[in-house]
Order: sequence, then structure tokens, then C-alpha cells
Amino acid sequence: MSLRAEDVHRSFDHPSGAVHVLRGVDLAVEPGELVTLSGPSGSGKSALITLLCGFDQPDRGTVAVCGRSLATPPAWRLCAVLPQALGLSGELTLAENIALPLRLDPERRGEPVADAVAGLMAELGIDGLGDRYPAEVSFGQQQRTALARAVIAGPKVLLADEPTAHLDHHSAPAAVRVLRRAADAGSAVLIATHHDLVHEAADRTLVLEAGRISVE
Ligand SMILES: Nc1ncnc2c1ncn2[C@@H]1O[C@H](COP(=O)(O)OP(=O)(O)OP(=O)(O)O)[C@@H](O)[C@H]1O
Repeated sequence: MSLRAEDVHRSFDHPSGAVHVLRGVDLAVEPGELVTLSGPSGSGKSALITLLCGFDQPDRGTVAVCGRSLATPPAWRLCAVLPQALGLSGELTLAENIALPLRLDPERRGEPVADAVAGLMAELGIDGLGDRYPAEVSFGQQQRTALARAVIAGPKVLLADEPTAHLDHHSAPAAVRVLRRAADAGSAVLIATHHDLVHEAADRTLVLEAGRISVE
């Protein structure tokens, strides 16, 4: 089992009172599966992805990646994430951002990365931008950079929050192909999305509604 959540609860305090967004979420994603997460806007998809990658902690319940519970965000090779806010480093070029998970991995630090980076950039239609910084490209180009960074190390678990939200109908299919290939190579992939193209590439879909998961 690559990714598992059991009875996950999370509330947020607001001036008008606490909002109990996640009310007992259970889910599991196996290696090689591409699973989409749908649900109405505001249902808590981003809140759940943030918990599953260890950036936030549940009030109750457990999250485990490859059998390990998450007290802190795990290494990229274990769990890579494409967050809605992307989280690119502004001090690194696009090519350096994409290579980061390999550079941070003590076992792979010395590997040549240029070909893998160039291949992903070409496939995603951002070739020729490798020497630019995130602030010098569009948000859609930044999003494809964050996608390339998420897949480059072949993570056990790949989480993506609306990975095609800023892509047009030319660039979205390539992004979906890259995500599908990650699953076919053995990653457990969970994608929060409203996009039909991503749902069509999925093995199954989970629906988050009223704080719990149902199966579509
Ligand atoms: N860090 C936070 N602090 C306070 N409230 C939060 C926080 N994160 C999420 N929420 C609240 O949790 C609810 C769910 O938000 P979330 O962004 O997870 O929804 P979503 O399903 O991803 O929506 P969308 O499809 O529009 O992206 C909202 O009511 C939001 O205000």
C-alpha cells in the first residue's frame, strides 16, 4: 500500500466559528494506480492533499506513505507533490527547479540530469525556457515546471492539486500523459481535479463531499 488515510479529520478556525472540513476521510491508493479526487469547490480537496503530503497534520486519524506515518514532509523520492501554489524556488531556474528532487537525494545526487530535464521540458512544451526563472515565465509554464519536478525522481507517491488548472487544450493532454506514465511506471498517483481529461485517464475516481470520501 503506497498511500493510506484512515479516519482523517481536520477543522479550521474562522472568525465565525470552526469549520469541520474533513470528517473521517478513508482512502488508499496502490502502486501503479492513477486516482482522481473530485468534489465541489470548497469541499476540502486541497486541504486533504496538503495533509497527505505531510505539509499539515490531521486533528484526528492517520496518514501513511509506504507504511510510514507522516510527522514531517517526506523525501521527494517517497512522496512528490504538485501543490496548487506550485512552490517553485524563485532563486532557481526552471531547469534547476525540475532537477531539485534528484539533487536533494543523497543516493542520486551525482546522476546526470540534463537529458531527463530536457526531455520532460520538451514533452510538456516548455523547452527553451530552462535558463529562465519562475518570475520570467507564465503561470501555466510554471505549473508545467512543477509537474516535471514532481515526476522526475519516480516517486512512490505523487500528489497533484489541479495540475491542469492553468493549461490550455494544447498543453493539458501532454500533462495528463506525463501523469499517466508516472502511474504506469509504478507511482501511486492521486490528483485533485475538475478536468474531464484527467478523469478520463484515471483508473478510478474518489468524490469528496460533506467531509467524507465516496466512490464514483
Ligand atoms: N489553512 C486554512 N485555514 C483556514 N481555512 C482553510 C484552510 N485550508 C482550507 N480551509 C477551508 O477549508 C475549506 C475547503 O477548502 P479547500 O481549498 O480544501 O477546498 P477545495 O475542494 O480544494 O476547493 P477548490 O475546488 O475550489 O480548489 C474551505 O472552507 C476553506 O476556507
